[in-house]
Amino acid sequence: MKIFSAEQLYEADKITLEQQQITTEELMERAGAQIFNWFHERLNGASVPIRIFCGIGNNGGDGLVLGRLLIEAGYNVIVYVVNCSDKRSKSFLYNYNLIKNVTTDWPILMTDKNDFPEIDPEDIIVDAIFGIGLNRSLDGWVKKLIQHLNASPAFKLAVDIPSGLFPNTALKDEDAVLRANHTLTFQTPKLAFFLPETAQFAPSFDILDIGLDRDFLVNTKPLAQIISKPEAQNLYKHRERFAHKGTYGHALIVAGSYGKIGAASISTAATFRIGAGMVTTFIPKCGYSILQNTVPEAMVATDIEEEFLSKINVDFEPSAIGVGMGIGKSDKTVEALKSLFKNYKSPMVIDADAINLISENKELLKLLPKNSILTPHLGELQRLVGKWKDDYDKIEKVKEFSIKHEVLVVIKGAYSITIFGDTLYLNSSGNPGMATAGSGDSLSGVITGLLSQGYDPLTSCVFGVYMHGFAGDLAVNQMGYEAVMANDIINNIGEAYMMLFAKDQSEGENN
Ligand SMILES: NC(=O)C1=CN([C@@H]2O[C@H](COP(=O)(O)OP(=O)(O)OC[C@H]3O[C@@H](n4cnc5c(N)ncnc54)[C@H](O)[C@@H]3O)[C@@H](O)[C@H]2O)[C@@H](O)CC1
Ligand SMILES: Nc1ncnc2c1ncn2[C@@H]1O[C@H](COP(=O)(O)OP(=O)(O)O)[C@@H](O)[C@H]1O
Ligand SMILES: [K+]
Repeated sequence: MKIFSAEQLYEADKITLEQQQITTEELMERAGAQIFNWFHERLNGASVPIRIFCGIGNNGGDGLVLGRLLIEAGYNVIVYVVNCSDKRSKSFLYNYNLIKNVTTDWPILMTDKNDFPEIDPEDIIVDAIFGIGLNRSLDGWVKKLIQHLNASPAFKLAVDIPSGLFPNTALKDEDAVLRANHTLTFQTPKLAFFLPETAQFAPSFDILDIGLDRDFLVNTKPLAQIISKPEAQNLYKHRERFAHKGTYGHALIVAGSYGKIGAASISTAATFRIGAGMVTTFIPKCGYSILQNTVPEAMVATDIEEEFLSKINVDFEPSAIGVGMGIGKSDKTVEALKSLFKNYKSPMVIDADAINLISENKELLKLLPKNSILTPHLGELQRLVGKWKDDYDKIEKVKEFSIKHEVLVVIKGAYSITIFGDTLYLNSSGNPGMATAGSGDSLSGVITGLLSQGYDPLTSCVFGVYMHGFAGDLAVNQMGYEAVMANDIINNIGEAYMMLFAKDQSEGENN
């Protein structure tokens, strides 16, 4: 699914009106009717008070349509107009007149904080104050109104986007945003719903299809693409009947140092589970027995050093390389990385301490093989690209990095983002149970294993991040959030493949 910017949505709106020969008011009626249906299905005529707060633009217009339809259906509705400006939109005014035809309880005009109503915890609050047209942070009494609503335990439903939140630019005042319990968003979700600083304001949402022009939606390059099950299904490659282990490559995992050989075991196991044909794991000598015991399927090659990596040397050409998990930051390891980057042409996943070493030794940046995949968590990312002002600045910095060094970057976390040049993919699978040591090592193994099987670097990232999260969701369903360990994610990769094409509801939160 695509995420569009506010500007693109206004463009889609305009094209829709032309193509479908409808008026703005007709489109607004569709939007309001969709919200009404959502309510009606759930409330089924219940008499709970519904307090609809309408702004003076088209978001307010949506609120007025909803109010009219609810009143006509016999609901207990109180409509407020948050009258912060005289610049009422044409469609707002149109619907303001219409609502007067269905009730003698005209909308209550609010002009300052003396007009704030008392709200019972059982009431329902509908936020139709501002939508995607917000052009500056809310202030004055409107900000106070938002805080008044936030202070109430009543259920808060936002129309299109919580008021005060910008759909695709940075938030400046987090005390001036409605904390919605649920959001009904039109046509496509907004980027702000997925980013760490702003997702808290829209913790759950439904997308309402208001029939915007299909051609525009299909042919326009979006701000970002959300990867859910249908997209992942399209990326999966079927196995060949006459395949043999060589068909799926011989991957090389370069990992581990004294006390961190587990990182090598975890990555190696994940590389196998996702489907690599063969894996050789290159580790310091001290890890030899551990690796052979924990992943007997792997071949093991060792460094001349006992406790860290100093010179990476294998006698085959790897189909893919995953490097960095638990390697530590010894000076000799920097040299080992330099010669690895110079001498090996295999597609590469660069993770953990390999990323930290690149940050500390910028000369390594110039040697990064083209189309390599870097998989930093936020700490590693900050060392790599420097501090960012906000989530959007972070994305811009990573895009620049990706373009300059011709690499792909996976920013790990909730809704991991894969950035390839100026293209963004947001992952929908995964859950907080995956915030556990070794979870990242298993991801680098997964991506390496996909590269090894011949998936291209972009597909390996996007599909790999999805499958890793999906396996984590299945693990959580078996044992709950707290108990999941990295090996549980790996042990569910097989189930994730099997469930990929199954019609089943057992996967996690946002697939
Ligand atoms: N194509 C679409 O996506 C559709 C959008 N519709 C609705 O239209 C909304 C957008 O409507 P508008 O463009 O009228 O914008 P809004 O309703 O979000 O904002 C209204 C007005 O508020 C003013 N304003 C902005 N920031 C302010 C601030 N901090 N303090 C005071 N005033 C401020 C702006 O000048 C703007 O005219 C969407 O969010 C959605 O709810 C729907 O009616 C149907 C179609
Ligand atoms: N709250 C969360 N929601 C979804 N995925 C998560 C969450 N927390 C962690 N993950 C995933 O788990 C992995 C953690 O990686 P990382 O921080 O490198 O762990 P480690 O270094 O311990 O191996 C990433 O793939 C990340 O996307
Ligand atoms: K709103």
